[in-house]
Amino acid sequence: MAAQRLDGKALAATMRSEIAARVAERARAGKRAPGLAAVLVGEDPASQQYVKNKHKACQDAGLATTVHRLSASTTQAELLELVGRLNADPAVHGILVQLPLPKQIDDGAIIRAVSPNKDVDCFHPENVGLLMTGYPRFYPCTPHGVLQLLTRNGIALAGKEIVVLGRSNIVGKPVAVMLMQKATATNPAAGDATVTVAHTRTKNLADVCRRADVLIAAAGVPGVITPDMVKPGAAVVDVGTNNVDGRWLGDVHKDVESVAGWLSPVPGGVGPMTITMLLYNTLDAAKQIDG
Ligand SMILES: NC(=O)C1=CN([C@@H]2O[C@H](COP(=O)(O)OP(=O)(O)OC[C@H]3O[C@@H](n4cnc5c(N)ncnc54)[C@H](OP(=O)(O)O)[C@@H]3O)[C@@H](O)[C@H]2O)C=CC1
Ligand SMILES: Nc1nc(=O)c2c([nH]1)NC[C@@H]1CN(c3ccc(C(=O)N[C@@H](CCC(=O)O)C(=O)O)cc3)C=[N+]21
Repeated sequence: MAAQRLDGKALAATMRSEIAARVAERARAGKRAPGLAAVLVGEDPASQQYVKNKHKACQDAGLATTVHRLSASTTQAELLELVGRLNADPAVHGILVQLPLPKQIDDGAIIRAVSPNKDVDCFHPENVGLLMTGYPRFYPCTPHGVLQLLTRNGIALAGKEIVVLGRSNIVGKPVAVMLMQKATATNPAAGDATVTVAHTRTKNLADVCRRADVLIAAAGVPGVITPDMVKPGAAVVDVGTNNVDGRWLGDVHKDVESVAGWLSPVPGGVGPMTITMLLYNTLDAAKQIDG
């Protein structure tokens, strides 16, 4: 039996129209449109594509969006100066500096320079700390997209065995934190699950993955999750977005389709959900800043 599809494209469309309605309501109340400033340094084609997708999604939902394109030779001081201007600009509620940055720039210094109140990626250490302690100011976009994709498809997480493959600051670590946390009124996107995090030093990776009722693949290696690593009937979320010769390939091998109970496609799975959660955070930032 083929796995049921975790259709991120369809869910993203539904949630974006909910966001657009709330943005329109704010406009009717005379409030400024939520503003997102995206900063793209250099010419990496995948980054350009993501930023283009985000820009279009913002426009479609009625957000005010600007893209700041800087050359690959931009200095750290120049980028810090731009971030400072965006921090001070009342039309900007959310700031996203697309990663990775060129090697002359220290990612950490830029992430720490973004005002925590405008940090719609939820990468600033203050916001990571708030998330970690159960009092989130923002939820990080890709992890939040993964949780929404599961729960809005009726997949309950509490008490489940969940394995996360990958431990990066952008995906693996924060998604694992959200999945394990206690759900409360002030921290609703929390899984109450039993979570294992696997990585390149994990022993018996296939055995570990096969324990999972829900498997989250965020390794960045095309096809690394093979059918022998999946418990029959498990929900498998493919975060991998690997550009191979101009095509998008996930971390999940296509044959997993016949073992999994649920599977998210690439493209059309987590990618569109990530962008949707960015819009959600930008609206949220506008509410937090402007009321
Ligand atoms: N759809 C979306 O919105 C997004 C998609 N992505 C995609 O998700 C993927 C992961 O991204 P990101 O977290 O930034 O990647 P990183 O390269 O920062 O992290 C990858 C993680 O996976 C682990 N890993 C790599 N190979 C293996 C392996 N063979 N076996 C076990 N573990 C392995 C690494 O382990 P170790 O720590 O030991 O090196 C590391 O922890 C990429 O394909 C990326 O494009 C990322 C962000 C958003
Ligand atoms: N500061 C920062 N914030 C990020 O959120 C961030 C980042 N840096 N760096 C890179 C990763 C990657 N990422 C994706 C966004 C959209 C798709 C996406 O739209 N994917 C489409 C495929 C692409 C397409 O069809 O154009 C899909 O899966 O359907 C994928 C990946 C955000 N990231």
